[in-house]
Amino acid sequence: MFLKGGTFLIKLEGISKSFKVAKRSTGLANSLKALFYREHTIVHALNDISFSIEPGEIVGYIGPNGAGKSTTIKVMSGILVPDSGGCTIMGYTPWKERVSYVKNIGVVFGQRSQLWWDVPVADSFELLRDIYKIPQQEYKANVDLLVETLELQSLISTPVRQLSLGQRMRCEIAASLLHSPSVLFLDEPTIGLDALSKIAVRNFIKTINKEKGVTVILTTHDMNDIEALADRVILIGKGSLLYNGKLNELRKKFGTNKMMTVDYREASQPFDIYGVTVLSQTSDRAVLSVDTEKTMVSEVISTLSSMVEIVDLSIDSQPIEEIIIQLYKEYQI
Ligand SMILES: Nc1ncnc2c1ncn2[C@@H]1O[C@H](COP(=O)(O)OP(=O)(O)OP(=O)(O)O)[C@@H](O)[C@H]1O
Repeated sequence: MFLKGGTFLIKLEGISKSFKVAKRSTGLANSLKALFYREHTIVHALNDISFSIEPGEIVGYIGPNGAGKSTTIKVMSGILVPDSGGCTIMGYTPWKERVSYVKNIGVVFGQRSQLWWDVPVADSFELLRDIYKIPQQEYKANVDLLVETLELQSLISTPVRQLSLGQRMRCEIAASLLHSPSVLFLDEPTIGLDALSKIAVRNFIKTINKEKGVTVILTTHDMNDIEALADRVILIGKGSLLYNGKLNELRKKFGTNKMMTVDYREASQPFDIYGVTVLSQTSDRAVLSVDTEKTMVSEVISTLSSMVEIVDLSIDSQPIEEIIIQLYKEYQI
């Protein structure tokens, strides 16, 4: 239903985008001066961003606040025109051929609604059917499938303003897929959702990607979203691309620490072991971060054994969340 035959590719080449922002004045004198003369600063939201995405990929587009993620999504969905650089998505230049282009993409901005606030969800869907000129048969099949898989049965006749955030988000995602797009841009689709709703949204994204071949570009601050969904991550900071690669490679390259949780009979002194950071320590349990570039896990275990009577021990990889925080620190973003 969703894949329109043939292959497509997303390609951004040297995209830059700046915003001219008026400086805010404080004080009466400055405010009066600002009526006649406004000072401006330039915000460089995107600097020379290039990447490409193959059909069927789920790509996590990540970075701290203000990094330029939403700006990139807006450029890719044709809402913003970049200052320079090229962008080709399924053969279209998004901001040039908007009317025909948007029939091929779905966009969800977690912070903004594309549904009409005061009318039932079903009416919004009908309006979207008219806007996108979706053939009746295709529309019905899509609505039936989306209502079933996103469990919208009890929501569809409710006005949007009466829905909870999680309920509305499920309807937003359905709305973005009514016209069978091949590419889906999701800008923080799980923001503010409870754990159960997050899982429902993640599962649905996985399903449309696997079963319908929809290519998904996802921005999120939730690393669990990334771990659950993304094959590849693109990391940006201060408008520049910093990493573009498989999640596994990111983990291999930067996730050199292991988390060790040790239970023991009793420890009287704090652990001071080379290459080990003590994250927490009580009289019977410690959580340690082992830098495997400085020491081996086996060495740490043997040192610990000489210090305490170990009862239990578990070793985990460094959570992706921490790797990302470490990267933000390394890149000073
Ligand atoms: N319309 C605009 N006018 C002026 N500045 C803007 C505009 N849109 C974005 N910016 C600026 O561009 C930079 C990138 O913003 P963007 O919204 O793309 O970041 P983001 O990575 O999506 O951040 P967040 O995670 O906080 O949503 C920021 O410094 C922001 O203030």
